[in-house]
Amino acid sequence: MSEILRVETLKKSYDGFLAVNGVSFSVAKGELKALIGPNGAGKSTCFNMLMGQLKPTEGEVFFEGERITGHKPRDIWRRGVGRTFQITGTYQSMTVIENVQMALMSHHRKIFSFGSRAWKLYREEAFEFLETVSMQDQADRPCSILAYGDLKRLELAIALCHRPRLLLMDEPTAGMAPSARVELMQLVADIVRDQGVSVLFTEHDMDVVFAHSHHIMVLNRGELIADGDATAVRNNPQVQEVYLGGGTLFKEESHA
Ligand SMILES: Nc1ncnc2c1ncn2[C@@H]1O[C@H](COP(=O)(O)OP(=O)(O)OP(=O)(O)O)[C@@H](O)[C@H]1O
Repeated sequence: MSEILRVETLKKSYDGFLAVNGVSFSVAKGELKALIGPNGAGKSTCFNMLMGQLKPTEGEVFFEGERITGHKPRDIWRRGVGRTFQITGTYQSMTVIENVQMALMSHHRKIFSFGSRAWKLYREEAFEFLETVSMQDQADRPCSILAYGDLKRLELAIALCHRPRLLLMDEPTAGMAPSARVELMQLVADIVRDQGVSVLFTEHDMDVVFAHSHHIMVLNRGELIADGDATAVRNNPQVQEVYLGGGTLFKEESHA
């Protein structure tokens, strides 16, 4: 698998405090990769540098071989890097399909107008995106009455409208019930497999991480202490020390 993202010795200092300290890694095409670590490890800082919200103090970021270090978020997004956030950003007063149509209008660079004709635009295409996340039956429901897990699936459909080749997901399952979390990540794993999209995600739920990731990176105090498959990471003494004070291993999980 060739790489889609490469990060070289990335650093971020907040007034002299190194929140991210010389992190290097790559994400392959079609890979589902997790970035985990305890609170304050530097995961969000790292993500924000990849998406252009934060300028690195040092280091470089390359997407599809091109340097994107310090580029504006909109430029990085236009190149094909999508993002989902911890808090969903759907328009509550609109229906499910209208939210997807809005994203498609933005993707096709159409000026949005609230006229009745606007809602005929991209309806069929929007429906296909809803099918991808199994929400076609909820197309005409207002977002305000959706269950939280459905909002997360809708947010995923919206992110896919821009046809990202790399999707960054910051704690995609935050706030969800444990069973719904594994379900959502199964959906993401299916999309990775079927569409060849690459996904890098941060997550606190280890069941989700170990069930679905191809590779897992562990960040601790701004430094990458592991980058490998589930078995290698589970058996890494430094990782065990960070998570469990050197105690028992993570629960065994089968790979998706
Ligand atoms: N704007 C800021 N100014 C100063 N320090 C910051 C700033 N943002 C983050 N930090 C510090 O940098 C470190 C890394 O924070 P970051 O939010 O990246 O960690 P995280 O791994 O995403 O944590 P969590 O899992 O709790 O979201 C923390 O010690 C945090 O307090």
